[in-house]
Amino acid sequence: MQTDLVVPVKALGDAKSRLRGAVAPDEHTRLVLAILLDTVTAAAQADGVRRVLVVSSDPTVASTLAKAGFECVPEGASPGLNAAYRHGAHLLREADPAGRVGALQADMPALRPHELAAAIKTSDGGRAFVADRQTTGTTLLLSAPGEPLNPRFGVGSARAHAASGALPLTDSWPSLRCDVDTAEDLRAACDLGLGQHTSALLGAVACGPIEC
Ligand SMILES: Nc1nc2c(ncn2[C@@H]2O[C@H](COP(=O)(O)OP(=O)(O)OP(=O)(O)O)[C@@H](O)[C@H]2O)c(=O)[nH]1
Ligand SMILES: C=C(OP(=O)(O)O)C(=O)O
Repeated sequence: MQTDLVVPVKALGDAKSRLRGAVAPDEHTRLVLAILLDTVTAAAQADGVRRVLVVSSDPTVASTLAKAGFECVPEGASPGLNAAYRHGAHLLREADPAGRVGALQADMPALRPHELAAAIKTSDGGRAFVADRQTTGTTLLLSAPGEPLNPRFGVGSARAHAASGALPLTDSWPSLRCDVDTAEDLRAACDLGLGQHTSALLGAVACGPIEC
């Protein structure tokens, strides 16, 4: 059973506001895009992943992804993060009604394909999720085949996903738990080893609190 993943990204002007200051202000957008590219590159390389569908209405996100060979569709009629996940899942299900869909956060620049593959394998086709390294958020949510994604991302989403019947996957998988919201998170991702886009960017620009 292959898994199709939805990856939502909001408008770049608003994106990763808590990460502002990690690099010079005029490099912030490039940092967000580099983190996204490292995340989707790793996700697409994971065994068990068939499609990676980004949902974003930002034209720069769309053109950057198209140049790199990734799929991106605009958001649907309803605003917000969970609506974007539902919209992507709906499109993936139209293509394969019995398929398995997953929700992956867009901000995991240290993601290792083998850790994502291991989580998918460990879930054994059941509704499941992986919490972030702080244990309160969610980096990956997997539906059961043909079942709704039912995303409950936002503050306290790990608890909400558990309450929705998703099995917490508890193996270590540090790169799969390392979403980057703050400069401290980016430091943790640096320690794990950044993907090539983020690594190249941080090597080339003036950093604030981050020195990799
Ligand atoms: N398509 C889409 N993606 C969203 C939306 N809201 C959030 N996201 C994405 O979902 C992920 C988590 O979102 P947030 O934690 O709310 O925002 P963030 O940009 O990561 O960081 P902050 O600005 O610091 O809150 C990020 O990849 C966002 O780009 C939305 O309304 N539409
Ligand atoms: C929206 C979430 O993530 P974050 O705010 O950490 O990006 C979440 O973990 O549900």
